[in-house]
Amino acid sequence: MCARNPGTSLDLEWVSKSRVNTQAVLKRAQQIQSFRLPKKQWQAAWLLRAVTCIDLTTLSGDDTPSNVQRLCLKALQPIRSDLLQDMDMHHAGITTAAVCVYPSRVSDAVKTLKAANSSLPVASVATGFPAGQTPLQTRLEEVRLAVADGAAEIDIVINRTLALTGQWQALYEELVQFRTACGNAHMKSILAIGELGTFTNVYKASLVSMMAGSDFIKTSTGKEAVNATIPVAVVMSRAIRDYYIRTGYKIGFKPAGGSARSPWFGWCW
Ligand SMILES: O=C[C@H](O)COP(=O)(O)O
Repeated sequence: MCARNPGTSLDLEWVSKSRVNTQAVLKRAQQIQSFRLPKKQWQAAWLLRAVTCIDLTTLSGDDTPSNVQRLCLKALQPIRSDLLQDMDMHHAGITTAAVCVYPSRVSDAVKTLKAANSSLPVASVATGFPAGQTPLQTRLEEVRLAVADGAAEIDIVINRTLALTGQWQALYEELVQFRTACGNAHMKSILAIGELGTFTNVYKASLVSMMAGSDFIKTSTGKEAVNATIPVAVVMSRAIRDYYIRTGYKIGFKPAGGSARSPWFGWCW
């Protein structure tokens, strides 16, 4: 288990001078899309691995304790037992990585997983998810309440107003406060890339989020018109690589974003 990212001071020069070459990103994304996928048992193995990286999620206004309970039980047994038997993987203990819910549903998930004697982490969105357009104090209190209810991961949303107006110092300071409020809970910073306008803003927001101490950077809330895309994944992965080269800390990448109407998968890598 690598050491948790403590964050760094804000390197405003690095952020300000960063520029993304769009054509190069699009070319790299096309190359990736042309890669041949593994077949047969190798494909099955990769798909099983992918399932173990999923944050199984429900984020709807009609979420109830019972559908959160069903989500948790599905997270504990995401693959049909006959399929696992056929792959001789029925003893592997395949579960998803976590479940992800709204703050008000965290206690339901924690209660269900405790009753199942499971240590599966509960992730909670917070900080005014999905828009983040609420006062800072209420966004911070939302983090604290979710952690107090047992969330082991907090998926915060960045303040896109600050990112779009180039207020990187103010964004960094907000994110540092969220990281402090998270305490031992891991912080995933949702960039909401569909609302950041340019690849350069995605790269800069990635850097600022990691400098503020994020454990993961994540593409989307699943509520924007544009969510995870391969070009954006290239940009964010390169930001993660550049941050690692500079600091030695490995940050997780979570491509996310699906229909708001049904439990969807948030991937973690
Ligand atoms: O941010 C919350 C969810 O992870 C959104 O992504 P999802 O729709 O892929 O679960």
